Amino acid sequence: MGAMSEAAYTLILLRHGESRWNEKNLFTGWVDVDLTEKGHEEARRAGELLREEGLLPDVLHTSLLRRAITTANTALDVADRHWIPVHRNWRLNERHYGALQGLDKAQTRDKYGEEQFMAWRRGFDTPPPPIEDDDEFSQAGDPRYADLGADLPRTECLKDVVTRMLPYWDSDIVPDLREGQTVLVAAHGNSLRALVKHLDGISDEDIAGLNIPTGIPLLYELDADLAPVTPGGRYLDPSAAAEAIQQVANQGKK
Ligand SMILES: O=C(O)[C@@H](CO)OP(=O)(O)O
Repeated sequence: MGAMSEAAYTLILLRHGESRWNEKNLFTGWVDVDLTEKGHEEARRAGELLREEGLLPDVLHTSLLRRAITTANTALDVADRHWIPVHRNWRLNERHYGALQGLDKAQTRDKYGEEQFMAWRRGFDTPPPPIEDDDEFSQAGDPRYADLGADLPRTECLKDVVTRMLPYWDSDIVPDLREGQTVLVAAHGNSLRALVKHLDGISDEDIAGLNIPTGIPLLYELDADLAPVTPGGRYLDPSAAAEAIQQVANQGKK
């Protein structure tokens, strides 16, 4: 047997707390919805968990979406780490859900059937139909994405998220880890699925079965090669995570 790999770097992943559209069971993607009161509470609890475990982030990376930004702000405030440097980047945004943004998940499942619904939700390379620029839930013209120009996504599958997220991982997050900083990444169900797929080397097929709960810090200790010491990492509240993972998996079912 080879020697156990040793923890060299500390990475904490945090999906935002429950959002208003999580609560209503709507496809969200890049629509910038706020947290519910439950979501704010989850963020506070996340901060308590970090503090209790002595996992104190030195640097934060977030998406450009309010639900991730607010979750991180609250969690860091509770952990007394509100002062650390912050980097925000669209590459950590949720998967763009295309023309499904704003639609009810259960109604979409009823209309198109379980197979199509799950292909859009969890298929690795099945993007939903693109959103029109004049759709009320389009991001065309949003100043925060002005730099993207014509590259602004109109829809994405998970494969597209991996492709746009990994350059940011390599260029901005890995250097912070290599400096020995404890890194907090506050992001989204599908952008974090893309990152976990990369970290754990999960296949295109198996990633369909992986769901990330809202608001529970997921600790990855990484070895010198950035491989997880414990595959899948460790949720700081494992029993709450197990229950919440099941809820995400069942979304759209009655
Ligand atoms: O609607 C969304 O943007 C995501 C996350 O809430 O949903 P799903 O888990 O269905 O991919």
